[in-house]
Amino acid sequence: MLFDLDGTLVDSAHGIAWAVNRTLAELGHPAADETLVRTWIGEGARFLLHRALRHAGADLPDGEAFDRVFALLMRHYAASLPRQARAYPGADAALRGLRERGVAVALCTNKPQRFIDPLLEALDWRALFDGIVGGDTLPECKPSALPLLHLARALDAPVEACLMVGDSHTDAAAAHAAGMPLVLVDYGYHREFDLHGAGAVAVTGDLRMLLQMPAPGAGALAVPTGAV
Ligand SMILES: O=C(O)COP(=O)(O)O
Ligand SMILES: [Mg+2]
Repeated sequence: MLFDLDGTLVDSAHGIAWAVNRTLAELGHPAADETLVRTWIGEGARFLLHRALRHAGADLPDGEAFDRVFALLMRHYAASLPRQARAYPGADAALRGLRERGVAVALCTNKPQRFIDPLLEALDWRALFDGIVGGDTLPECKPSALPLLHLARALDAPVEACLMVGDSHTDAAAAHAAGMPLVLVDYGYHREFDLHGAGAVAVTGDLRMLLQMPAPGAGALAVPTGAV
């Protein structure tokens, strides 16, 4: 089972907004509201910076100038990780319960690779994942199918027997591109996204719903009726 991270397992927006606003302040721009920053999360850190600078009305730097500002954001992002370590209710129980049932669990996030381990350590989740792909681990990130296909292969599981669990249109697009069934949470970071029209086999407010699925091998992908 593949999990998105931000907006699905962790409510990291508070910490990410803090990092964005430290960056904007250092560049002499006013802060962006956290509710707005939430809508910029899910498409990778470069996208986040683009949106933040555009919102601030800044000239969009390119090339090396962009890389310098990006490095600044990454510095504040690293410092924000303790603030990002807020598991959603049910996430910890779902992950541990799936593992107890022998379900392979992997992380498929657009978060920069270098921040994933420290965040997992802070949540005591490092040992729970059989595979991890971040936004800059492979040549393409979600909404490309590549990270999902890569993880399915790493878990030695047929794509159609896996499940992508996410919160955003990025997760939905990647799952559809990969031909992988999709479950969406209804509490994450959405932007103009029709949750119920996104082709998910289930939309849920509590990841513990996933524990009601049959054990692997007992008919790959039965989602309990009434979950949608
Ligand atoms: O965009 C990001 O940095 C992370 O987002 P994700 O965990 O929702 O993929
Ligand atoms: Mg997400």
